[in-house]
Order: sequence, then structure tokens, then C-alpha cells
Amino acid sequence: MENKVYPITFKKDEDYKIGGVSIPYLGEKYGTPLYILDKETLIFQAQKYINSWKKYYKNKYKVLFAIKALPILEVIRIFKNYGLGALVSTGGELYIALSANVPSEDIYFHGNAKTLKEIEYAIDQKVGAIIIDNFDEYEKIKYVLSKKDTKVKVLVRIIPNIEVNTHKSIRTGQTDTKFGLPIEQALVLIEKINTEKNIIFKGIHSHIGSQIFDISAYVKLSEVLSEVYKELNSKNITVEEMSIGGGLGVAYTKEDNPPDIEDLAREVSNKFSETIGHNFKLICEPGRSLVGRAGITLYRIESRKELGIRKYVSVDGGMSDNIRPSLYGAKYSALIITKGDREEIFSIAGKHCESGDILIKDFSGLWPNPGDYLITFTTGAYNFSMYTWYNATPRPAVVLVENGKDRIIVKRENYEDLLGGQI
Ligand SMILES: Cc1ncc(COP(=O)(O)O)c(C=O)c1O
Ligand SMILES: N[C@@H](CCCC[NH3+])C(=O)O
Repeated sequence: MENKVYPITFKKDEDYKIGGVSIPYLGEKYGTPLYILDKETLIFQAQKYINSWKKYYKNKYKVLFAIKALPILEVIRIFKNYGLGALVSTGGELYIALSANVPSEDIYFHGNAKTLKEIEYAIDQKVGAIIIDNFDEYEKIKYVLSKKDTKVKVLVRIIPNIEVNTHKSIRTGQTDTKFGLPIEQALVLIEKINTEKNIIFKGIHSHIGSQIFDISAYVKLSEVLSEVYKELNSKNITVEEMSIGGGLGVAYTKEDNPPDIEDLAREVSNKFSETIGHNFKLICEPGRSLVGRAGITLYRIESRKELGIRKYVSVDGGMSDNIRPSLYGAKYSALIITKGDREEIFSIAGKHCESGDILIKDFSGLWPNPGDYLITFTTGAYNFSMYTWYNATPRPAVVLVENGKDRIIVKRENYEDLLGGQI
């Protein structure tokens, strides 16, 4: 079976390599902790999305990279070259997407608490659509437009009432959520929008959560979207676009068996064929499933400890570069590069002043020596972007590898950067 935890080019034959480059060599050259991204895996995942929709969806579609997962210019540029747009959730993300030269019509802006300033920025930049989350946002858009001679395209985010089996902090489609409007309220909002001449209603937006393995949740979502589509059609309101959001899961451990991107495209397309046909532009917004597998993080082992109750191995990073284990109890796979040959069970701890800063609990592997390397896998999504500088920890560098070549795409912060903005 294909190992979905490792990046496509990862090899552990004579040396440990990614993108044809020796991983210990990268550690020597750039220092640790180090985020390493495999370009081939990024491209493979992007092409999977594009080709799968092309195969099954018989009308226009657009894949928007949810840049919150990895807001790095070079990554966004790579995806743009394969025809992907960007989904942004703040003015800052919009700025990054524009700086990566994503055409503004390929940028969609969602979020439940957009400020007037962010709305004005999005309107001035002529984004592809603002995804309206609530009535107050609609009023803010009207206010901004009242000062300008311009129009804005919008989608309206609905709450589809679908519970998914993922961590409670990353579910978004259930009845009780801060994102979107119940369908009845969304319909009222859409009727209001339709009376505005400068707010152009384009369609419906939805998103059910993140790290989802169950394709049937997307099939249910497609049914819900079809019902809303029909309801609006019956009121003579045309729905040109519908978004199924992002959320497809990835494998963090060998036990994880996420569905293929192609399964998502086939099942969703089939459902729409049964219900309303492919009469609208279909949008999807993956983040994690585009970038998660492409990333690994390289650490150095700093110290070891053998307590009666447990053994600990501590590394030179931790919750600052990967907050997911402490925040969600997320599990990761790892590998230690060592000359040691003693198999042990131990916890891998970060260096931060929190007892909860444990990257992997009860890891089973070779007992290392200080100075050895540790690799954690599937760190491409929501690691760099959720970096925290707790304990005044400079942000690690990001290096991109491809065909035996490596280059820095985000510089490592230094101590002076930590003083940035401080007076
Ligand atoms: C509206 C929306 N779309 C897309 C995404 C991307 O999600 P994921 O990284 O799980 O694919 C998110 C984050 O969950 C989101 O909030
Ligand atoms: N930050 C979350 C995903 C959030 C999705 C954003 N809507 C994670 O690391 O799993």
C-alpha cells in the first residue's frame, strides 16, 4: 500500500532524502528546526484536484487554495501556475495572495468578522467574491459601496447542518457554529441582496469542517446545496456558483486512511448529476490536502531523560513550530536518524515551558543521542501558519526541494526580529 504519510519523494535507502536532497545535509546547511517542503508533492496534489474535477464535473470548476494552511508566496505561486486560485480569510491573507500575483478575480474572501477596512480592501482589489457570513457584513458592504462607484460579487455562506467526525474545534457545518447563516436566514439575506444593484449575488458557500475522512458527508452536503439551489430557482434567483468548501483529511499516521481526492470529485459530481445537474460553477477550497503531505520538519535531539515512569527525548523546537499536538491532541509520525540501535518507547518533548509541549507521546523507535536528527511528517499544513513565538522563539526557515536542488523560500527569523515593533 502506498505510504501516504511520507512526501512522494521521501527515500530512506542509503541516506534519508527528500526531493533528491539529503535531509541531514539540509540540517547542516540551514540549521534546525527546519520546515522542508517537497515541490513534487505540492504539484501532485494540485494536479489531482484539477484532473479529478475535470474528469467528473461537466461544467466549470475552480480550486481555491485555502492559504491559511500555508501562506507562503512561493507555494501560492506554484499553485497559481497550475490554475488554482486562493481562498483568504483576512486582509493579511488577501495581501499575501495579491503579493503572489494571484489574479484578483481568483481570490475569494470568507470570514465571520470582517472589518470595514478589510471589506473596503477586498472591494477595491476587485476580488472574485466576498463570501458574506452574516447580516452585519451585508450592511457593511452596503456602507462601503455607498461611497464608491463600483460593484462587488458575493456568495452567501449557509450552515448546512452536517456533523462530521473530526476534532470539535475544527467542525464548522453543524447547527451550532459561528460560521454562516441557517438556510432560512440565508434565503432572506439573498432576497435582500437581490434588491441591491451594486451587490451581485453569485451563489452559495458552505464548509463542513477539516480533516474529514468520510466522503458521505460531502454527498450529504451536495444534497443540501441542491435543495437551496432549487429553492432559489423557484424564486427566479439564479445560482451561478456553489462551493463545497475544503476539509478533506490527510494521513498523519499509518493507521489513517484518508479518501482519494478523486473519490471526492466523483461522489460529489454524481450526486449533483442526480439532483440538479452540473449547471453551475463548482468551487472547492482545499488547504490541508494540498500541502499537508508535502511538508516535513527537521529537529535536532537536545537531551534525554529516563524517569521510572517514562522516558523523554527533547528536541530544539516544539509547540512554537507545531502547536497541533497541544491544541488538538493531534498525532504525528516521526523517524529518528541515529547510529543507536536500542529500540525504546519514549515521549518526544518540545523545548517550551509548558508540560503539554509534547510532540509525540509514547513514540516507539531508536533511542537517540544528542545531536541526532528527528523528522516529523505531514507538517505542511497548519504548522508554519500557526507558528507562535512563545518563549521568544524565532520562526524556523522554510526550504523547498526539487530534483536534487534546495532553496530557502522563507528566511529563518533571528533574535533581532523578535524585537520587531517593540519600543
Ligand atoms: C471556509 C473554509 N474553506 C476551506 C478551508 C480549508 O480547510 P482544509 O484545510 O481542511 O482543507 C477552511 C478551513 O477549515 C475554511 O474555513
Ligand atoms: N487549524 C486547524 C484547521 C483549521 C481549519 C480552518 N477552518 C488544524 O490545524 O487542524
